Amino acid sequence: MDDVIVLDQLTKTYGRRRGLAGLTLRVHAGEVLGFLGPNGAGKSTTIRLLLDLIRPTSGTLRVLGLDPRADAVALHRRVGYLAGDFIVDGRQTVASCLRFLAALRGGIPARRITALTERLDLDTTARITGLSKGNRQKLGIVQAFMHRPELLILDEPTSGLDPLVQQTFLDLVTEARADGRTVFMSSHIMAEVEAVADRVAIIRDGALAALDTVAGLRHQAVRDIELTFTTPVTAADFAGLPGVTDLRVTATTLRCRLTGSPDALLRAATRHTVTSLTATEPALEDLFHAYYTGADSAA
Ligand SMILES: Nc1ncnc2c1ncn2[C@@H]1O[C@H](COP(=O)(O)OP(=O)(O)OP(=O)(O)O)[C@@H](O)[C@H]1O
Repeated sequence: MDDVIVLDQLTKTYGRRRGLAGLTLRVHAGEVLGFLGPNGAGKSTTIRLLLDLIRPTSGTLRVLGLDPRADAVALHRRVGYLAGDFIVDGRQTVASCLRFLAALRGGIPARRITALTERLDLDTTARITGLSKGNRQKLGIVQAFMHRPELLILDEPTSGLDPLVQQTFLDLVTEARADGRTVFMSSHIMAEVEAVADRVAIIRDGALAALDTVAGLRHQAVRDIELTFTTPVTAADFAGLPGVTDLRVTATTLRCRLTGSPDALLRAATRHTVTSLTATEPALEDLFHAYYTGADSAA
């Protein structure tokens, strides 16, 4: 199937402020793409452009094969959208709000809505004005998922949710993907993206800083390695190996940092008798920090 979201050199400026600076990105049909970046990176700007809530300064975009500018109505019918600042009329109850939104979308079986509100433990008799931030967010999630859209576009969907509800939300995402639907979700939190995303895009300063699978990102990350041998080794035995830096050898122990494949290091090691090997799993948070700040270790 064709890519569901295609962004080409998408740029948005707000007067003299930069919102997005030439973002090129494709989201494949049926995948969950986590969209990460620090505050002000341009995540919400991208999402608003996808839905034609704002218009690009330059560049092109297509969503579900449509031009959001020309086909906004057709597009909104096929998309489930949760805004970062989800706002609805506060005087109504949760139930009447959901009934209204369901009618706008051509009718949705009541049991499907109930199934979602029950799973998220959302009281449908409550008035929206009185809802906590977390309960409002639950309402936002229900309305985004309830019509089983082909594409879910979710801006910081877990903000304000407690850990239990976060997990329910992640289950909903996993089920949507199992149904063949596509999910594009922005986040600040690596751990939740890691749990559900097929790929992760990281944006910084309005442009793509990294795009890879979670496993791929982990593979690029730096590991701390410690090897011990039955007999003393020398640093010269391990000089010039690809990906190996900070090499320190003391008698029978070798310590180093490793980026990428461990193959060359292991081949060199097995010329001796190895008694133990430890490799500290890269902390993805550290890797992301490097991407966020543009540090060299992530290059
Ligand atoms: N309406 C606006 N007017 C002027 N500048 C804006 C406007 N909306 C966004 N910006 C600027 O565009 C840049 C990108 O903002 P955006 O909200 O897209 O970032 P974000 O990645 O969603 O950040 P956050 O995680 O804080 O929500 C920021 O520098 C922001 O100040």
